[in-house]
Amino acid sequence: MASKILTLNQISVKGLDRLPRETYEIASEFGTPDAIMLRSHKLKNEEIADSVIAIARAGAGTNNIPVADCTARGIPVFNTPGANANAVKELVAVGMLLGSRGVIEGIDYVHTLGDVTDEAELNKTLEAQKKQFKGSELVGKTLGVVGLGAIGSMVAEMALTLGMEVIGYDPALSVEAAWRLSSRVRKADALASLFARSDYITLHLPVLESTRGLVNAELLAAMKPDACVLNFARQQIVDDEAMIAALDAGQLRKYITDFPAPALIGRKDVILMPHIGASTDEAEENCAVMAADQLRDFIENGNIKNSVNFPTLQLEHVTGCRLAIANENVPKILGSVLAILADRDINVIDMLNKSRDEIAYNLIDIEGTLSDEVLQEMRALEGVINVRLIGDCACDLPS
Ligand SMILES: NC(=O)c1ccc[n+]([C@@H]2O[C@H](COP(=O)([O-])OP(=O)(O)OC[C@H]3O[C@@H](n4cnc5c(N)ncnc54)[C@H](O)[C@@H]3O)[C@@H](O)[C@H]2O)c1
Ligand SMILES: O=C(O)CC[C@@H](O)C(=O)O
Repeated sequence: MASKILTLNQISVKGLDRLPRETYEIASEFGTPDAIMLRSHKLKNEEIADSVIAIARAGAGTNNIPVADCTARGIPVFNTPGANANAVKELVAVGMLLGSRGVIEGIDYVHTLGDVTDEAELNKTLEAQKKQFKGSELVGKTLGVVGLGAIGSMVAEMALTLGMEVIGYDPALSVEAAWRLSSRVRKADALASLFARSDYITLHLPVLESTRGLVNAELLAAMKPDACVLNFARQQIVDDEAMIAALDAGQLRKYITDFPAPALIGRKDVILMPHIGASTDEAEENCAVMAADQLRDFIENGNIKNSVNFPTLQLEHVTGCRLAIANENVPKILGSVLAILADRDINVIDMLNKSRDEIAYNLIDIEGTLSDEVLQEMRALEGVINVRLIGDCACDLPS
């Protein structure tokens, strides 16, 4: 039977084409979908049907998904780290240049001269007025990068090639991300010191309970008065009220953000973009392809890569039946599952078990097959959240 994939945003066709139509049905409406693919759609727990076994976010941020509810329901949530990083990096370059030069003001000014028909007069006026739009160069300035993951590390590298000094702050930096980072990026031990030393500050961290309102009045007060803040991460990371007060008080020069709030609209000291950080053909394709590949590998093999709530787990599936079991991360559950198999003389060929915080996930390859009754017995074990039978099995799969 084909797996039903519910799409809640427009997903690039290049990605959807990774899901063969002989085995996947894709639509924007399904009563009982097997999986959901989405981008920025704000997904509510009630919208997730009981039939859903996985959710794939074609993008980095998963704050639009009720991840904790999904974990409790044994639903892995996937994202696509790095797949849109270059698009965001390039827009940060645009943001810094718009913040450093009178580009927007200059363009707006030229459009006010529509009534001037004489070319010589137009040129004279432009030459006389252009001093209003003078800016400064990025070379030699200091960029503070908050969050040095996929995007932050690329932004840091780009800034170095533009001749900027780069300071970074990331208390949760992964080893992999640290390897990617240029040794020329200096480490700030505290956020306040990064804010005090930087001419441009760019945010590339997720919105979490710990990062909500991170950029607050205190940090903004520590800034150089000529500095700019760039927010291509998420609105909630910046306290907008504090930002407006700081702009009013001249504590910074400009706020450049991909996340406009009503109170920011119309101000001359802000540059607002409509959440277009990842809006390039390339990023949309990369994200959709990665999301679809990860989803397919989970549906067909139970493998997990780039999940934000489940452990990474990959086990080569050669042949036969595979059990995929999600359970609470407490002792004895795996033992009880294996005892059920042993009681039926079912041989385990290969298995892998991993845990992450409160969830554990197991792939168990078995010889032969399992009846629906045995599956029900496993599902009834205390702490087992869901059990799925994958592969070449004789029995029908209850969802
Ligand atoms: N504007 C857009 O369209 C757009 C596009 C892509 C991503 N984003 C946003 O950017 C964020 C980052 O994306 P990414 O792909 O670089 O993710 P990533 O996971 O590769 O990197 C995030 C980094 O933030 C760090 N971090 C976590 N808490 C921190 C803290 N308190 N202070 C400093 N650093 C901290 C992590 O250690 C990690 O290295 C996403 O979560 C998303 O919200 C926005
Ligand atoms: O899908 C988008 O357009 C935005 C994605 C972006 O916010 C992300 O977190 O990856």
